[in-house]
Amino acid sequence: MNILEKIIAHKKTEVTKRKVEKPVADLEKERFFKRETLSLRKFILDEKKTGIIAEYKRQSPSKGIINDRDSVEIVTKAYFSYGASGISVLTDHEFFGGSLDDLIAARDNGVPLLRKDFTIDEYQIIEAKAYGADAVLLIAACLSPQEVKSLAAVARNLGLEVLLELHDESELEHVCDDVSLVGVNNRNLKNFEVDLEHSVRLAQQIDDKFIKVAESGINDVKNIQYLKQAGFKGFLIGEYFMKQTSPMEAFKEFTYQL
Ligand SMILES: O=C(O)c1ccccc1NCC(=O)[C@H](O)[C@H](O)COP(=O)(O)O
Repeated sequence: MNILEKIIAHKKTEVTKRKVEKPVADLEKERFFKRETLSLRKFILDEKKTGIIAEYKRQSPSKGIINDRDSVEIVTKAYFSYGASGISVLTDHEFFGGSLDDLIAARDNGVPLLRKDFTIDEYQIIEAKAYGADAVLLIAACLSPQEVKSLAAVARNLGLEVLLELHDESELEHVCDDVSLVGVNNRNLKNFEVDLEHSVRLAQQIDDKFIKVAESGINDVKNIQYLKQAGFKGFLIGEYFMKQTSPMEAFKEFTYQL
């Protein structure tokens, strides 16, 4: 099994358990369930902002512990203050050390919040809305085109935007109209190698009506300049900021150079 297969196998068990512990009727009573959402698409297109979706990430399968010191509140407040277009919060616990409490802790900031998880069931989308998200991630490698279509429709009906993540050409058929943003992951999840060229080639095959987001392995302002020329408008960055002595200062310095 590769890492994605392991994550999905675990996620199926986890979601089955959570549906029993907290049925949909209870999620619908949560305080954020009825809130008006913010548009990640609009925030990315706002030229006063940076285009960066800054991610709060404690650990990852490729790097182990990255930062278990700085709190969600402090880090995401800095991301918001220094011009992030959106904030991504990894809510998977088993592999990334995150939780839905992290999502709530980031909610105070006035930018769109992306629930970053491995979505396989509409329950997780309802959960995302209940705990304060504005957008959800769907990963093409974990879903059929039909599943993407139906999950994206659930998200749209709840007022959430969808970031659909692609890794290679074979996944282009997963792109559908209920998706607002299409991400290209620069990281190969089989060997964890990062290849910006691969993403640039793939982006050329994605319709410009979608906001293109480059994901993973971005660690230099020059990467952003290069990816912008290739049509990317959004840039999802986690590890580079989180691994610094101060993710808050690192984000500030990075954005000053843009
Ligand atoms: O980050 C990993 O090691 C990873 C492994 C397997 C599946 C997903 C993984 N990461 C999730 C992400 O998409 C990244 O956290 C996100 O794109 C930010 O990447 P980075 O800037 O490299 O932290």
